[in-house]
Amino acid sequence: MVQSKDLEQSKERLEQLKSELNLHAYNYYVLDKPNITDAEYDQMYNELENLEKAHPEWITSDSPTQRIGDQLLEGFTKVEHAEAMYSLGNAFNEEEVGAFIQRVQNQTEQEVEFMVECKIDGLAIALTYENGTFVRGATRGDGTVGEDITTNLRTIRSLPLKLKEPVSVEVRGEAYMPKDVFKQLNDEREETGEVPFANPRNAAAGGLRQIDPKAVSKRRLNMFLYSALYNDDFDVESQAELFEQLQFLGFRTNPLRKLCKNQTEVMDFIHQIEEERHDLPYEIDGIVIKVNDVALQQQLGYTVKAPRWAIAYKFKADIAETKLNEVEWTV
Ligand SMILES: NC(=O)c1cc2c(=O)c3cc(F)ccc3oc2nc1N
Repeated sequence: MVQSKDLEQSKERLEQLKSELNLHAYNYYVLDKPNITDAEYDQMYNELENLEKAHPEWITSDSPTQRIGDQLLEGFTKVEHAEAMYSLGNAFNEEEVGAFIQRVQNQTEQEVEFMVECKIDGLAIALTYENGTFVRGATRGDGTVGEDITTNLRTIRSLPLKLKEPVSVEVRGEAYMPKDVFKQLNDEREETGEVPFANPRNAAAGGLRQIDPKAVSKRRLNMFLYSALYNDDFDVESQAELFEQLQFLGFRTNPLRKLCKNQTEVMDFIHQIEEERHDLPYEIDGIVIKVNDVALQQQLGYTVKAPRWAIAYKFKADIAETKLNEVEWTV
């Protein structure tokens, strides 16, 4: 069918608006470096909405107008994870961190480097992309089977609906509620007499289990990605390179991380984060220490419950706070 000139121009304008708006959303939500004003963004967004209203057959799932679905979920379908989503073993003091490092170092002649990351206190999620398009998002569930929360995850503005490369990959990370959002929503709930959220983690977990994506969107959740299932389309040699690849594809990663050569550097970084964590815009419940080299990760493998190549150092103060809360609670 011969398309008239102006129809062709409308289609081109629609495609141009989609890619420009997605780029601006990436700059704003992933890099936290907006380069246009909200007014300019809204103006372009409205133009796109009008074009899509006039030509609904041109609407694609990666359009910025498709983030908040209007169907209510009837329930959550189950998703069997391609690879198990393990939990981390815990270390509660420096000696246990040392024992972990020693165990790993005993497995290889090579000098082992460790990637040390903040342990975001949120909800583990798995995101699947096919040829660069976001197709499914799931919770960890019991580690083997999770829940399909695709429509809810689409409302997280830093989640790329389309990657910068047409890669097929599953990535994993943590969805969380920023501290300022938690405070704001709880202030609102106090005013309307609703029960306030106990903590950002519960608010995020409850947020992602809503049946109405509009309600999910109001929780203004965010996420950091920190893991991926390796395949022919996506393969890296280290955790450090993984972060570079994730960033290259358009994912949001936590820059507060450090590649450490030994236990001293690991503990120094842990103490630094332990000091400054109350000033961070998100809650963390510890630090994750990972073998940086992927081949060594695979050599070390997993126990029934947890990876042998990573461990979570839990902050002491949290335990004390928990004890304190318990005492307060009983009294
Ligand atoms: N909450 C987190 O910020 C966080 C959590 C995990 C994991 O749960 C985790 C679980 C594994 F089996 C392996 C690596 C992991 O790495 C992780 N890295 C992180 N930064």
